[in-house]
Amino acid sequence: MSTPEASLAIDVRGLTKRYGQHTVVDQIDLQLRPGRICGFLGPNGSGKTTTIRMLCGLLTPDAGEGQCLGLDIRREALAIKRQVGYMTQRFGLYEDLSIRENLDFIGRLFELPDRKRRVDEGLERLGLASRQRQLAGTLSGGWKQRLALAACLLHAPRLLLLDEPTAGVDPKARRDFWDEIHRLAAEGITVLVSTHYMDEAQRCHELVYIAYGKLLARGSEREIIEGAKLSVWAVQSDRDDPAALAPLVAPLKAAPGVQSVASFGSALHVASQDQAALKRAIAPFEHQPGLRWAPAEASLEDVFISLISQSPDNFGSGAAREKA
Ligand SMILES: Nc1ncnc2c1ncn2[C@@H]1O[C@H](COP(=O)(O)OP(=O)(O)OP(=O)(O)O)[C@@H](O)[C@H]1O
Repeated sequence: MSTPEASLAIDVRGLTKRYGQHTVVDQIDLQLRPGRICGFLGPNGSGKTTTIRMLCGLLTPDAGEGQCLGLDIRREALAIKRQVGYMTQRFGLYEDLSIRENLDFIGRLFELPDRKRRVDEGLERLGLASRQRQLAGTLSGGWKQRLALAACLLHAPRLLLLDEPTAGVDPKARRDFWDEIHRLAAEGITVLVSTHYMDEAQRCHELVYIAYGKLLARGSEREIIEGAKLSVWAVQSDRDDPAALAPLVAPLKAAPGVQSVASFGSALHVASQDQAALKRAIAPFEHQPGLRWAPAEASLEDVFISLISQSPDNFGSGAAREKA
């Protein structure tokens, strides 16, 4: 009888990668059920790309084990690559080939039977048919991204690993992209997608947040926010003048117990897990004329910023990072 674990699309434990002295991915556990969309978040250099590359067999872990699509990430890397669609951060297709020629080339690489039909379907699915003769190098960012997604779907993968697929793409193209990701998930395709955009994180079924190679939070948006137990106060200027808030930033950041101070539109959010410390931190400014203070709901961004502020930088001295 198959166990629930056997049906996981991703099931890895203790995944670790070192470069010289630095452990850039440190004991990451990741489990993901089929048809789920998991957002992979974390600051620059936190190890997202490295993790993704270990999952699809492009990098060998220094420690850790597990399976992707039921295949062993160490012994069956080639078989994993055949069933995974990996979209890299940089556009990796041929700029001097047309959209159709690029897809046809990918089809040859995978030795796909019925290549023409698959290319036609890919063009149709991503709305690329009308531009199929256009050279990839002349496409805008949003169209390049569509082509890259069509290319990584051509061999009908069961798992998509998407590394910042929407970086630099306009909001309309990003929305179309996410609609397509949800259609794919509804068809049973599993998606792990790294992003720096909070609105995209909110479109995922579940989230994983890493910093300096370590997994700091995992769960749905609600679970992560509730789990952080963060208290937040928001301050705004009566005259909607952001300059009035600027002098508060440094002293609030320096106040004991404060984990994050961040601008949200015209408001400044001050967050801490320690309610009493937070009250003490804002007390000197609470009755300052021209300022309005109110308790606020913690957002994902508040939580992520405060998580980083508590996380040691494994590339630094090991001391806690400067407060966000
Ligand atoms: N081949 C390599 N040799 C040495 N260090 C590397 C190598 N590849 C990655 N690193 C380092 O590993 C760390 C993690 O990099 P990685 O690209 O996985 O982070 P990331 O979370 O994907 O970052 P970003 O959000 O900027 O894309 C970084 O500090 C990076 O400099």
